[in-house]
This record gives sequence, C-alpha cells and structure tokens, in this order.
Amino acid sequence: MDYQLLPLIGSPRELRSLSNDQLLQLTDEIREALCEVVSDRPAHFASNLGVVELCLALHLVFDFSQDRLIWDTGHQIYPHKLITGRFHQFNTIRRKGGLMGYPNPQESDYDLFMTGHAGASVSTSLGLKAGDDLLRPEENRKSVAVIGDGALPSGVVFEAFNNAAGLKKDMLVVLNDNKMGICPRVGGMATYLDKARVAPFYNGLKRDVSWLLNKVPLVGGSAAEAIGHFKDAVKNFLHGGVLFEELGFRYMGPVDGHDLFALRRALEVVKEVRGPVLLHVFTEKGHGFAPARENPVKFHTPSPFCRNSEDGEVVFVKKSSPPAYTNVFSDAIHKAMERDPKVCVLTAAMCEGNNLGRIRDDFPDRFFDTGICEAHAVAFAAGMAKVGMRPIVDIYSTFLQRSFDHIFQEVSLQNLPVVFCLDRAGLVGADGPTHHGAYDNTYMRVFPNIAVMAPGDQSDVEPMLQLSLKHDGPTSIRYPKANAEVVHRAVAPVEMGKAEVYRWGEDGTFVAFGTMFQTCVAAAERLAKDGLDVGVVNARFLRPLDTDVIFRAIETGFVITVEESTLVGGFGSAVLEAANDAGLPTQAIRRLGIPDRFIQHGERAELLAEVGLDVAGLMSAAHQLAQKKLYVTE
Ligand SMILES: Cc1ncc(C[n+]2csc(CCOP(=O)(O)OP(=O)(O)O)c2C)c(N)n1
Ligand SMILES: CC(=O)[C@@H](O)[C@H](O)COP(=O)(O)O
Ligand SMILES: [Mg+2]
Repeated sequence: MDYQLLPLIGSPRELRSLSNDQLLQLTDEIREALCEVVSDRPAHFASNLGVVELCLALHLVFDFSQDRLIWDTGHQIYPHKLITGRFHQFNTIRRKGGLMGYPNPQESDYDLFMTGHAGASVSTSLGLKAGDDLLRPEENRKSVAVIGDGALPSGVVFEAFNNAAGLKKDMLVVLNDNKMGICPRVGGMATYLDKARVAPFYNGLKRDVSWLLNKVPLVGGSAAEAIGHFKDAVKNFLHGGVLFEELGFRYMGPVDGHDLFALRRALEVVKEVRGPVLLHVFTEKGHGFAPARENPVKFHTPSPFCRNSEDGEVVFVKKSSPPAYTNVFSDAIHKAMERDPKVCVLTAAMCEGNNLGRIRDDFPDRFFDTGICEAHAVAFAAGMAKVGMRPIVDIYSTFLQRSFDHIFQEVSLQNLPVVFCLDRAGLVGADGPTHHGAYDNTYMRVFPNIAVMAPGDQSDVEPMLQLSLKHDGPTSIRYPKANAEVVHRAVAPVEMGKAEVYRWGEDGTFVAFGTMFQTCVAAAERLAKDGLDVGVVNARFLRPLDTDVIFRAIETGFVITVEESTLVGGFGSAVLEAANDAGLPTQAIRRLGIPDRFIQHGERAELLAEVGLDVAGLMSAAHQLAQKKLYVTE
C-alpha cells in the first residue's frame, strides 16, 4: 500500500493537525499495516484491529508524553506503536532484533511497562497516579488503563478497583469490551457485560460535568437525550455500570469504539472528572477485516496467510510438521478422561492455545475455563482434588507464575494430587521475555511433595501423564512450544524418580531434563565423529532426582546438565546440590540452560542457539570439558 499519512506521524502530537477525514484515512492505513505484517508472520491481529479508533482517540485527547497510558496485557499495542514513531520499523515486529510485539520502554517513552501478562494495568495505573501526585502534584498528570473484557475478571483488577476507590484517585479505566478473550469470554462477568450490551447509555458523571454535557454531544445524540436515558436506566436499574459504581467508580457508557469522534468526545468528558472513572467501550475484535471479524479466535494470532484479492478470502500458508507437544498432551488428557471419570481439566482462558476444544466439546462437565484467573484456577483445582477428583491444570509455564502461593499452600502443603501440565515451558520465540517459560524448574522444585517431571520426547508423554494421575500427591510435567519429536530407542518404562539411560559413554555424559534429550543425542552422535564418547541420560525427573544414575554419570568423566530453563536454581543446580551433599566432586559438572538474563524475542531456534542450547553449543561445552580433564577417578 502507498501509505500517505502513517509515515508522517512521528509522534502522536501530529495527529492533532489532521482533519477528520484524514483521521479516518489513518485508521485505514493502520489496519493495512496490521494486515501486511500479520500476513507474513504469526502476530496478534484481531485484538489490534479492534482498538484502532480507541488508540487514536486516546492519543488525540491525552498527551501521553506526560499523561500515563497502560494497555493491559499489551498484545493490542500495535496501533500505538505505529503512531508513536515506530512505523518505519514496524515490519521488524516480533523478529529477532526488531520491535517487540508488546510494550517495550526501551523502544519508546510512550511504553511505560514491558508487559504481556494480563491483569495488572489498573494497579500500575493507580501506582503511576499516586506517585505522580506525590512527586509532581502541580502537573496533574492523568493516568489511563485500557483493559479488555477478557482481562477484567482477573482478581488483581478488583484489588486495584478497591484500592482506587478508597484512594479516590483521578484515574480512568477504559473497558475495551469486545465479547472475547482469545476465545469467547466465560463466567459471571461475561453474563454481566452481556446484559450491559442491551442497557441504555448511562452517564454517571453528570454531577461534575453537566456544563460540559451541554457543550459536547455524546454518543447517539445530545446531552438532553443522554440524561433522559440516564433516568430510564435508573428507573429500570438496568444500566451497565451498576457493578462499577457500587465498587466506587463513576461509570459512563457504552460508547461505540469504532466511532472515532464519539470516542473522542467521551474521552474529553471523562478527562475532566475527579476520582476513578470507568468508560465502557464496545469494540469488535477483528474490526475492518472480514475474515478476522468472522473468526476472531483463529485470527487472534493467525498463522501467516495470503490475501486473495479476488474474493477477499485468506489462504493460510501451512507447513507440515510432527504434532506439537501441546497436541500430544491434549490427546493424552482426552484418553485419560475417557478412561477415568474423575479426571477433569482446567484452563485459565487458554482453551485454544492448549488445544482443549475437543475435550471441552466431549467432556463439557469436566472441562473448566476459569477465565484469566490462574491463581484461582490452582486453588479451585486443589478443592476438586480434596474431594477425590483428579484435576489437571493445563497452563502455560509463564502464566502459572501468577499462582505461586496457591501451589505452595493449597496444593503442596496439603499434598493434593493436582497435575500441572506446563505448556510453553522454555523459549517460546516471538512473544519474547514476557512469555518465555524460563522459571518453572526453579519455582516448582522448591516446595516439598511435588514430583517435577519433563518428557524427553513424545514417547514419554502418555506414560508420564498416567503416572501423574495415579500418584498420591502433586505432580508437574513441563514441555516446550515445539514439535514433538521421537528419539528412537527401546523406551524404558516411566517410573517415579527414575531416569532413563539412553547410553553410557567413556568420556562424559549429557544429562537432559526434558526435550533437550533429542539435542543431546544429536550432539553425542556428532561428538563421536570427533572421537569423544559422550553418553546421554534422559533424566525425566527433577524431583525426586535419580541420584543413582546422576552419581554414576559423574564417574564417566564429566556431566553436562541440559535444561531449557533458567540456570538459577533449576535442574543443574539440583544435580550440583545432590553431588555436593553426597561429598562428590562437582568441578566436572557443567550446567547448560537459560542464562540469568532476560532473553529477547526471535525464532525459537535462533534463541536456543543464542543461549548455547543447540547441537553446536552442547558440542562446544563437551569439548571444553574433555580438554580440561577435570575429573580424576583415582
Ligand atoms: C496472566 C495471563 N494469562 C493468560 C494470558 C493469555 N492471553 C493473552 S490475550 C488473552 C485474552 C485477553 O482478552 P481481552 O483482555 O479481552 O483482550 P482482547 O484480545 O479481547 O482484545 C489471553 C487469555 C495472558 N497474556 N496473561
Ligand atoms: C497475548 C498472549 O499472551 C497470547 O496471545 C500468547 O501470545 C499466546 O501464545 P501462543 O501463540 O504460544 O499460544
Ligand atoms: Mg476482549
């Protein structure tokens, strides 16, 4: 496309010199820029299409070089990037070294926090406001959080509402209500917001801004009409904001989120209001691109596609590959649910990502979507386990971090048989540091009672899940965002706390925890050609650790532990601790894993190579250790 306006928008201030027609043209150019990028690589799409007008309206009304803006989660940040000086780099988004797919303060002062996890926006906005009021009260900086209806039910949001109402801070929460999370939203809040859809416009601000109301016509007509609607709403007690008003917020809405000028007027009104305000905006996920509007689930993060200019259809560019671990797990869970009516599965709004659609349809009574409420999901699973169910919490490693204390208190301390299936454990690729599942080896191994496992390959998955579902206590199984490969061998049975010896070598041993097993086997094969005989162990368990096998490995010369997780306190650390506790020498033990820094975004393979978790990295570590001959058996 020949972009006429976008290249000229170096900062949001320049929006103010555009005519209304030009602003509308800009919405088209932004949507075209989104289509171009997303047709070329997987990226967040439908959510971004839906906030184009909202983004422009916010930047027209506020000055976010001074005022504060937080986009909850951050996956809908692309239009904001395009108008805050990043249009010319936009085609690098989600590529290594390029723009991040989430807010990134290193890219722009307009991005305040690097985020990617849902739910913290109201808290951070409130904190920004409270801090600004203390440090620079004369500037009266505004604070705005934009939160989606999917993120809204996160518990922390209500903690922030409660706090904001108590503090009576001037802050604005914009509720971007598109009836969707990644999948259609669920739960009581979803029902409540559905009701608000049929409620009339309500302006809970009229006490403060009646003068402004008389000047600024609001959505759907004049101030008089709005007040008329208000009376009706009160009469029927039906307006969509009762809940928020009861919580201590002023409520205004709903406003059509694709009517740029109505949005601008509404924001001009709420900008002047004292105390916490919620502006309810209706948007459409995928707005402006028919295939995404019709199927926002598929177009949340679509695979690369071509646009067929003749009929407007899209054609996905597909690559054939072995099944992803996600699919192998969802099949194994499905089988377990067929076998045992006590097995149930929980997801925190990631039905699509965890590929649980078939389970949801086949076992609707035993499928629980909690919404984006990971902490609740874990405590909820504990309750089910307590009364005899066998709950599986199917969750991304990075999002389970939200539940840390519930893993401790409700699960581990009670020794309840909850199974955690930790998807996306390891480097996830283009989502980057907010989403890498880099910490679960560390945070799962600290609590007593939990058996911490990782399949070496696809063959380990089903037996590991079966073992977990029979185990009398909590278990966790981690697996990466990767194709599920098979390491050809006579697979040893999966037994609690037992490693599988793939083969012993004369010079040293790779001990892999998880799917790095395959990389270790490949590296050992290549090392053999260099004259080094390195064995491979598929550890399978981090806790309990198979010390018999590990200590035997130490005797082979050197041990290289390999894990796709942080080196801080992970599998390698467990091996070092065990060896040291047993009085064994540790100087010939090397740990490979994710270094103690945040890994940026890029292709998964690029990132694995960057941190030395590829065949070349493993070989280099083995050669170094072999040369040093650090371990002397006599
Ligand atoms: C803590 C956490 N859990 C899960 C996710 C995965 N996730 C990303 S976007 C999303 C849906 C968000 O819905 P909503 O806030 O309504 O935004 P929309 O995509 O509809 O614009 C989910 C579940 C996440 N980013 N953070
Ligand atoms: C914004 C967000 O958190 C999700 O959309 C995430 O990007 C999904 O990751 P996958 O693409 O790995 O399912
Ligand atoms: Mg939504």
